[in-house]
Amino acid sequence: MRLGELTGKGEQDIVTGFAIDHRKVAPGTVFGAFRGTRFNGEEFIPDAIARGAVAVVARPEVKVEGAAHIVSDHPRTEFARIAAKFFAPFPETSVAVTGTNGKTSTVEMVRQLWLMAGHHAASIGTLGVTTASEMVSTGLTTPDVVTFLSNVAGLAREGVTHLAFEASSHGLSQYRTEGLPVRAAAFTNLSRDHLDYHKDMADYFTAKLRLFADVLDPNGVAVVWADDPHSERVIDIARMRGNRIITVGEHGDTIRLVAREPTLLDQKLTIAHGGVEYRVGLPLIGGYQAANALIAAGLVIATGGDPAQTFANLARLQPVRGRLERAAICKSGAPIYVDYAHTPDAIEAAIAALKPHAAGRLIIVFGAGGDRDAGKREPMGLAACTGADLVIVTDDNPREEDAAAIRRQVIKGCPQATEIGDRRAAITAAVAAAGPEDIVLIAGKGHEQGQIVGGMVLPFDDVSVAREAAA
Ligand SMILES: CC(=O)N[C@H]1[C@@H](OP(=O)(O)OP(=O)(O)OC[C@H]2O[C@@H](n3ccc(=O)[nH]c3=O)[C@H](O)[C@@H]2O)O[C@H](CO)[C@@H](O)[C@@H]1O[C@H](C)C(=O)N[C@@H](C)C(=O)N[C@H](CCC(=O)O)C(=O)O
Ligand SMILES: Nc1ncnc2c1ncn2[C@@H]1O[C@H](COP(=O)(O)OP(=O)(O)OP(=O)(O)O)[C@@H](O)[C@H]1O
Ligand SMILES: N[C@H](CCC[C@H](N)C(=O)O)C(=O)O
Ligand SMILES: [Mg+2]
Repeated sequence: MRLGELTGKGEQDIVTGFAIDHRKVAPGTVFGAFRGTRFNGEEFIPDAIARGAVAVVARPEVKVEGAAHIVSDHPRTEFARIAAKFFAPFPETSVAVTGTNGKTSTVEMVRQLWLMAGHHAASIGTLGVTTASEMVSTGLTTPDVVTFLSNVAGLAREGVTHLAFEASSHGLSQYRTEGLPVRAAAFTNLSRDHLDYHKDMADYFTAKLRLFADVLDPNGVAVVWADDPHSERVIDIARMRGNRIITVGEHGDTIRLVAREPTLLDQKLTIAHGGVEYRVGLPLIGGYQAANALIAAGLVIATGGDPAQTFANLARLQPVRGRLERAAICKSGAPIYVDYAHTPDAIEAAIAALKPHAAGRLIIVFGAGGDRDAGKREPMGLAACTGADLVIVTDDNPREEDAAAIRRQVIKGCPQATEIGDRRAAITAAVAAAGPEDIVLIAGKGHEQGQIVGGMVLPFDDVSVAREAAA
């Protein structure tokens, strides 16, 4: 492709690819020079050109010599716009999910529902790029814009027609998912997380709202979980832009959760939609999983899915890896669940999901991540203390921080917690303590396969360790 086809200015240089990291520039690359949190990408422009960049997308005041300067006051948006032209075509139906918790679960459920309806579907998010045949990790929930657009185009080439992706707040604030038409966007909820990166809750929420204010197609559909106090803002934005709105939840107008009856291994949902009442057996436990399943159904219906078929298919949803995953049964008979709860709200939701199933005590093992929002640690401790009967505080990816100091901050919210830094020992202690009527919840790592300590990733899988401890 010629540069002029992308810029409309007639340059004849051949474009071979796009990069936002100068180390990935090869001859023919268009380089995006962005100012970030750690580096100023503009400083790498001469290096990028020396490596063969044919054009640089950068602010007008920046000096670009020896390559075309694609000028923009918002280089990230302009870069995404041009890159999308280069990488297109994309799957004809793409939907996005944002919210503090529930993104991974929802996109995975959308993918499954589409598959059941006979579509060639994929999802992109924390679990990686997932298709019917494989799951490939990208390392981030929302990959950088070049990885994202090239992956999405690659999926289209493989025949994927339907894509559901997670839009994290980092991804939205860094314009990682621009450039492709988003037919429907969902909002799951908002609660505390990532205040190391966002300056406050308002700033965090604003980043998420970008999905509705800027990214969603002008004639796309907003699917909103109505039982969250923040939903009104999302609805206002969608209303202002003239988007069709599907509200979901007990307070939902479009898809109303009329009743939810937990049974031992699943739950029965009564759903009202379009004047019809549906009764569905959802093979997953917990109010939060019912919420995600209904939002997923909302996205499928928003993009043309048949409502009766979609609600009926909820009965065939497979569990999402590491989300209330039943890992093992203790010798005493107590089940052990692994869940990815790593925010105060998620800990509360995971405990609420399991509480009705425990005749005895709920035992929780969890920790908080290093180099992440420190202010959520004490509230995580408090949420565990409030909901669980026995709390064991352990390590969860201390990264470059002092693990003991992180544990102390968590324990501030739960002074009666038992502290066992070594995660394997903590899980073993929880399993040993569990009586026949109890439930063990191991929270925070879900599907993760490693414990990040310093710069090292030590192999660690909560599910395997739970199985060893129970054996
Ligand atoms: C805080 C954060 O999100 N940082 C990400 C982001 O950084 P940034 O835009 O601030 O960039 P920067 O590192 O300051 O660099 C500025 C620019 O210079 C470029 N550069 C930099 C160095 C160099 O030698 N050459 C060069 O060209 C960079 O590519 C970048 O374009 O852009 C980088 C390039 O795409 C990402 O690798 C990096 O993710 C880091 C590794 C990260 O840990 N991010 C996590 C926190 C994250 O994004 N998490 C979210 C949410 C998780 C969830 O709750 O689900 C996610 O979507 O995964
Ligand atoms: N709708 C929900 N409401 C409250 N809590 C939820 C909801 N969905 C999921 N959770 C909690 O959050 C955890 C993470 O869920 P999931 O991975 O789907 O969220 P996510 O938004 O993708 O998270 P991340 O920010 O890490 O990508 C779950 O294991 C559960 O504890
Ligand atoms: N996407 C989240 C995952 C956190 C998972 C938890 N295990 C931790 O390391 O804190 C983050 O990067 O903040
Ligand atoms: Mg996720």
